[in-house]
Amino acid sequence: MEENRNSAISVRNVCIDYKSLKTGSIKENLFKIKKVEQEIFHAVRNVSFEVPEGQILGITGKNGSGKSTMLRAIAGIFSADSGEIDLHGHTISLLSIGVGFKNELSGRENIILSGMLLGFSRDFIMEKMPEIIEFAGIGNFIDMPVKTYSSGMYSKLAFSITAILETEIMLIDEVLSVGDQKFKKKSYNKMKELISKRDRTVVIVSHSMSTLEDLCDQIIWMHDGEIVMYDKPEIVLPVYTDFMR
Ligand SMILES: Nc1ncnc2c1ncn2[C@@H]1O[C@H](COP(=O)(O)OP(=O)(O)OP(=O)(O)O)[C@@H](O)[C@H]1O
Repeated sequence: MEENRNSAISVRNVCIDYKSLKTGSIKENLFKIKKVEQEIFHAVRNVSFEVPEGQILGITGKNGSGKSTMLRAIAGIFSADSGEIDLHGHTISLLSIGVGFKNELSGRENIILSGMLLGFSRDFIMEKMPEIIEFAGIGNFIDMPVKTYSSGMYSKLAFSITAILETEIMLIDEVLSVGDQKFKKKSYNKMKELISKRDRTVVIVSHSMSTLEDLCDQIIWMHDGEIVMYDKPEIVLPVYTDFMR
């Protein structure tokens, strides 16, 4: 039973704000007429959920509803302004476009760097290197700086690193929706294979109803930083689809 499984991720009453300085008009700035005010945007508001080990959780919601912010907080890139996030000692990796690669370094060098940032030894990464390169399937580009990559190639490499250097928790931000059809299918199948082993906890942020329906055990629908619904895909997705129509 799901209730008896250990928790992989506990999110309790989490709030995350973005703080920026309110800019006045050029005249106001020039003559310092107005005091600089801080603008606060509440991106995640009092969010709580629990992901048991081996569960696949999907997060969906319209643009700007706080999904990526939540994911980055789970990954430890942002800290919550209030509330708690507990990973119960599990290793975690975040797969997201534009996060994690050093543009000047080659694909091969980025594999080593990413692997080490994930906490794997150099020997282990070198052992897995051929498998990662083979899965990414980007040919000679593997020895070119990643700044020369297309976004599809970039995500192929990112996906391959995370899929082959397995961490206990894998966070995926919309990556399955990029890349060409062939890679999309390959990464989708790899995800399914990883999921079927049931030893990995996955959180997927996606706008694709078919991905969410096919892969996930539970769905969170976020809206304006809050959870609107949190239930099985067959309960949440029809209501969400209706809402978005
Ligand atoms: N660095 C930032 N500074 C200020 N506001 C931000 C910043 N990053 C995001 N936001 C705002 O926070 C809100 C949540 O953003 P977030 O990226 O988490 O949404 P999302 O649900 O992932 O959106 P999408 O579906 O478009 O990826 C948005 O309104 C966004 O404008």
